[in-house]
Formats: sequence, C-alpha cells, structure tokens
Amino acid sequence: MSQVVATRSIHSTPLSPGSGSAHDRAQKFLKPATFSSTVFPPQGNKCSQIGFRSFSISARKSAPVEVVPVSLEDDSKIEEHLKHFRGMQQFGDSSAGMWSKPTFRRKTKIVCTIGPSTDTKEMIWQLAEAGMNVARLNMSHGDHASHQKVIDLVKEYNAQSKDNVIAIMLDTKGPEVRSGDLPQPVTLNSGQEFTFTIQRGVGTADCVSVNYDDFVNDVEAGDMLLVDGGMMSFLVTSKTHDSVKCEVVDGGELKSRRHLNVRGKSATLPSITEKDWDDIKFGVDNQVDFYAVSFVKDAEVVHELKNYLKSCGADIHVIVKIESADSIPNLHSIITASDGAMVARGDLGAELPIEEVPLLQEEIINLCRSMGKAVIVATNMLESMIVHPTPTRAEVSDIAIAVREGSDGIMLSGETAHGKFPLKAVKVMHTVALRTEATIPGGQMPPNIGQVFKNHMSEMFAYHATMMSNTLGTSTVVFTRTGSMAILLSHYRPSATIFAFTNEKRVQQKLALYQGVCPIYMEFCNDAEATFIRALDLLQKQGMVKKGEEVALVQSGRQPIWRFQSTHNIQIRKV
Ligand SMILES: Nc1ncnc2c1ncn2[C@@H]1O[C@H](COP(=O)(O)OP(=O)(O)O)[C@@H](O)[C@H]1O
Ligand SMILES: C=C(OP(=O)(O)O)C(=O)O
Repeated sequence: MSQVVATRSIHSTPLSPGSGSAHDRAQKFLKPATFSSTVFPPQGNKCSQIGFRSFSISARKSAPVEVVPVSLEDDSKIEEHLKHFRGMQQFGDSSAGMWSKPTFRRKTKIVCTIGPSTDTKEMIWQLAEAGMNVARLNMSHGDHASHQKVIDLVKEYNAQSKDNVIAIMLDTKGPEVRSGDLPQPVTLNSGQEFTFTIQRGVGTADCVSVNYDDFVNDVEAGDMLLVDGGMMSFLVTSKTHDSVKCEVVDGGELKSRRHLNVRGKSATLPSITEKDWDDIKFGVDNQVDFYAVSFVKDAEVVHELKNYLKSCGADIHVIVKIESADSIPNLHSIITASDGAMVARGDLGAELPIEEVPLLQEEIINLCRSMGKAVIVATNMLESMIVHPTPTRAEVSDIAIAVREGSDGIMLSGETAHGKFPLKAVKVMHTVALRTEATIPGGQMPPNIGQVFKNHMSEMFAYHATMMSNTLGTSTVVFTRTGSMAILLSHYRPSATIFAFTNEKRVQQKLALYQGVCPIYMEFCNDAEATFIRALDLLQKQGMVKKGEEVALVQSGRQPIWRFQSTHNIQIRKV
C-alpha cells in the first residue's frame, strides 16, 4: 500500500475529515497549481513533526499535515492515514516563536511534455491546474503547425489565468539518430536477424530506415545498438555500404521513430542541425521561454546559439541537455556558457554505462547549483504511468531523490505526451515533491553557495536576504524587471516561497521554472513604497500571505528599479 502525505493548508479548519467525501477532499488537496496550492501553517502554535523524521526549521514546525493519496486506490484509506497523522502531531513541540509563519507551496517545478494525450485546450488547462509549470515541446515529433497550436493554447491560458503562469520550452531534435516510420509496430525476438538501412522510406518486418547517412560509417561489427536507451538491443554482425545487419539481443516491440544509440559512441554530427535552426527560428518568432538543446558536446555551440539570439534580440534561456558521452569532459564549460542544464537520462544512459546515470545526475545538479544555473532531471520519472494508473515505488523514490538533490525542475515525457494517465502523473509528481520538500531541513545555508556569488552587490543581497528570511521564517518578496534577482534568490534556496513581482509578462513566464519562485505580474508604480504596498495587498488578497505575517522584502538587482530612491535594501515588513 502506498502512503504519501502532503503538507496542506488547514487555516482555521484543522483536519476536518467530516467535510465532504474522502475523494472530494483528495481532489481538493490534489489541485496543486503553483498559486492555488497554497499551504498555510495553522494559527496556533502547536508544532507538528511531519513524516517519520523530525526537522528543525521554525518556519515549518507548525505546518499542519493532511494526507493526500497518490493513487485512487488510496482514497478509501484516507481516514486511516488521518488517524495516523493526528497521532504523530502530538509529538511536536510548541515553540512557534514570535514570527508569524510564511506560506508554503511546492518549490520544485514540473515540466510536462505535450503530445497527442495532452495537446487540447481542455488538457492544457487541466495540466496547468494539476501543477504543470513548464510545457515542453519536443521537436523530434509533430510539426510547426501542431506545436504552434500548443504554444497558442499555453499563451491563452496565461492570458486568462489570474494566479498561475506556464513557461514554454522548445526541445530541439538535435543530431539524434532515429529509426524511421513503420506501418505498425514490429515484434522482434532474441536471436532474430534485423537490418537498419540508410535507404529512405523502408519499414518492414525485418528492415527499417535510419535517418542518418553516416550511421554505416559510425558503427562497426561488435557494437551494441540500443533502442530507446536500452528497451531493446541489437548486436551489429556486419555492414554493407548502406545497411547494418544485426542480431536481436533483447527483443520487444519496435515502433516508429525510435531512438538509436551505439553504446559508448556519440554520433559525429553537429549539435545544432539545419532542422534545429529552423525550429529555433520558430521559437524566436513565438517568443518561447527556453530552448532545451539536445546533444550538446561543447560550449562552442552554446555561444553560437546565444550570439544568434542576441543578434535577433531574443531573450530565450538556453538549457543544455547533457546526454552525450562527449559532453561529460566538458561539463563545466558547457554549463558555464548556458542558463541551465537538463540531465537527459534516456540518451545519457545509452551512451554511457547505465550505472553512471545516478552519479552524473548528482554531479550535474551540484555543478549547476554551485554555478547558479537551473537544472532539470528528465526521463522515466513515472514511466510505468504511461500505461498504469499508479507509479512504482521506485519511481516515487526517484522523484524524491531529484527533489532532495535540489533540482529546479522534474520532467514528464511520455507520461504526459502519449500516456493514458497524464493528469494523474502530474498529481503524483506534485504530491511526492511537496511531501519530500517538507522533510528537507531549512534554515541552513548550503556550504558551497555563498563562495561563488561574491561579485556583485545583488549577489550579496540575495545571500543575506536568504539568511534573514530563513532565520525569521518569512517568505521573500522581490521586485524584478529582468528576473535576475529572483533567479539569484532561487539559487540560494530559501526555505519559504520567493514571491517575484515583475512588470514584464515574459519574465513572469520564464521564472516559472525556477525552484521556489512564485512569479507574479504586476504594474510597478513610480514610487517604491506605493509598489510595495500594492504587492503586499495583492498577496494578501490572493491568500498567499496572511494579515500580520512578516515578509522579507528585497530591493536590489543588477538594474535597481527605484535607483533614485535607494540602491539596495532588505526590510522585514508586516502585512
Ligand atoms: N508532439 C508530439 N507529437 C506526437 N507524439 C509525441 C509528441 N511529443 C512526444 N510524443 C510521443 O511521446 C513520446 C515520449 O516523449 P519524449 O520523451 O519527449 O520523446 P522521445 O523520447 O521520443 O524523444 C515520444 O516518443 C512520442 O511517441
Ligand atoms: C530528455 C531526453 O531527450 P529526448 O526526450 O529528446 O530523447 C533524454 O534522452 O533523456
């Protein structure tokens, strides 16, 4: 039996199992869009120990708990869980402290790949309400018309949503090697012979096209060919000028346009292909927020893309996908050149031994965090939910690990693109992330951070604002025109939410990816004080902070907004 719980607002109605059915309550708790998933601590000063480990940040001590099922099968067990948690609550102490407590919401952001299961208005809306923060368009599939439709729908959602925003990430196809289209899936058994050819348009029971002409030159007899990162494998036995003959090692069902990797080898192709440049221009025209650039091998290609974006005045952040064996020796320079990285575990685990993947995941997350870059963990996070309504326990643990390691984003691929349970997958991811975050000790400064950001006053301010809000247990409120101050704050990982006010819709959208940031669009006044009052008023009206609650208000950044009034300051204000 799975038992997943989430901290949840009780406000003035503590654990009220009598109101509505367990299913109704579960639905309510599971509505987790960044804003609507507000989690308030209780009014009283009783301390709860959430879960099985105690933790000490005062801001969290009094956070109440309610039980949220991961699966529908768990709904009927809610009462049982509630009893269990009421029991656990009595172990808490009562030292709530003098500071009122901040609002909690999920900090780790959810990236959803949009595909045939989710490319309608209804599904985009529901995904957004379920907790999607970033919509990913995979340019390996679909065409510009189908991606345009999704972009327009996300923008429509953003335009009408009062309190939520979804960023758009365009993921380039890159120099990936794929098998061609098949009229129907082909079942292959171990020991059987199968051929890959560079001839176009072949798709039979014993031969399929490959989209890359140098495939025949890159592989040798004895190489191991992996389909979809190892779901099937083929031993290369011989080759001709246009075909590669193989013996099936691990069989299965071969479908259309599957990934092909040669174990231990990267394809000798440029990272950004002609198709990618075409897709990148499509992204510029549509003002997407992020590019996820596939198969980056060195920093050169990132500089090339950044220069191109500069030349067309496009402010699109570049996330490098770490998935190629060749990228590993250049990790530091690649990440330095970019705005963030994605641990693309599918291809990474095909090009490199699979046991390296968790180690690389941790290393890439640490590197990104020490350099102040965004980081996303991707692929197979809830793979079984493509066909099943509940996750495996190992998948749940995988999400928890990525959250604990401090990833900004966790990504769903086939689960939301073509899976049977896209909304449930998002809800599970939300619930697991929220539950895991509740156990991460707050109030501490990560030791490596603070060493790096010493170059600018705003970095000092982000560091000290985080110290201050952690010590006092307050949320942070920041005003940003470019997003940079909110991103800086996010990288220090304060314990409570960063409410990032911006008067730029594009900045608001981009900030949706960053850990702990709740981006809010608001017109700024000419006067700083009037803007602060407007912001605090809005937070209170939306139920994001309570009257009497303290917040840490940060006025800093590379381009201070009210330069004539002040330069940098941090204040603690009572709402
Ligand atoms: N825009 C799309 N149109 C059709 N199918 C899609 C689309 N995006 C994703 N898919 C389907 O979802 C699967 C998983 O998505 P993803 O992991 O992004 O793809 P892949 O691993 O093939 O690069 C894809 O293999 C494909 O079958
Ligand atoms: C995210 C990945 O890339 P794609 O889905 O484009 O294959 C991956 O390989 O893990």
